Amino acid sequence: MDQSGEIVLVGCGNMGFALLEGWVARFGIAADRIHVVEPVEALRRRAVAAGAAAYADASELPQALQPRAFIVAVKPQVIGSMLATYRRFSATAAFVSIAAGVPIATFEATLGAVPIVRDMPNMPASIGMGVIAAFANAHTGNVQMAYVSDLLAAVGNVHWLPEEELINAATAISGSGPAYLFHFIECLTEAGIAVGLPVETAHALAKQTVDGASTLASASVFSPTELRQQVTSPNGTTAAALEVLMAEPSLAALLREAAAAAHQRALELAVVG
Ligand SMILES: NC(=O)c1ccc[n+]([C@@H]2O[C@H](COP(=O)([O-])OP(=O)(O)OC[C@H]3O[C@@H](n4cnc5c(N)ncnc54)[C@H](O)[C@@H]3O)[C@@H](O)[C@H]2O)c1
Ligand code: PRO
Repeated sequence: MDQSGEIVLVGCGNMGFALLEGWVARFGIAADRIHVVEPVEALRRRAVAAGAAAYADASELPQALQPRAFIVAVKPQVIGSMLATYRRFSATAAFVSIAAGVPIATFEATLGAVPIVRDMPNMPASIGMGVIAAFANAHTGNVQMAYVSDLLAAVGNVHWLPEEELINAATAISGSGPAYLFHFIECLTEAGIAVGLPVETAHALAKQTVDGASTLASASVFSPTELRQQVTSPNGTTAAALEVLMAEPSLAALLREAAAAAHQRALELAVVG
């Protein structure tokens, strides 16, 4: 893996910082070779505490900087107003955007025919367990592609998609997915409290159950369906619960609706970016 060169990371909020943490721990890059542009002082301090160099504004970046990767981790609504400032980096850098919805065409309109990778990571990237869906434009050469691949693979499992549009679908599943699981833990905790468990115990049981079940689903030779069946004794407690979860409106139907709403929102964000 070639970790030489420097990275500019614009926006070091929730996801930008998750990537920074992941890269510092797993990409083998010296943290001070990651240059963060972030207007919020507290977030700059957090980036500096992680070892990165941080600047309030693009104008403070070192003039001689020739980054290999330029990461766009601001909200989709900010991209239109900030891109032109960074055009000079297109001479050396592959542009990598994690912004939901914003198409590669938006970047090309300002930057021209330069390497642009649009990807959708998720929050577990901070611990090296991210899922990253990615698509590269036609101007991304083999060397840049290999570098960006390594960069993304350092923080999780990378899935290169055959069409850019599929990034919006991935956003609805793996990009937003951690929030669905966190909400599931919240709901299971509340359900535990409702059947009489102390709050702390309910929270620990819910969190550890999701953790154990998800690790088992990854490690097992059995499919999730087979594992579910193994937990479910005929006429037992799980069957009683699943009857509720599978009756209309079923959990499956709710999740389909939720993912469709996320997908639709990603399509809408294409317009504002
Ligand atoms: N949060 C996630 O789980 C997640 C997952 C995948 C992709 N994304 C994408 O990542 C991007 C950032 O999302 P987030 O959740 O980290 O949001 P966030 O608000 O936590 O972070 C965005 C950061 O950008 C900074 N910023 C605003 N204007 C700026 C500018 N001109 N220059 C530099 N920095 C600027 C803000 O101060 C903020 O800290 C979004 O486009 C989102 O779609 C987020
Ligand atoms: N967070 C971003 C959003 O909610 C994109 C996926 C996760 O828009």
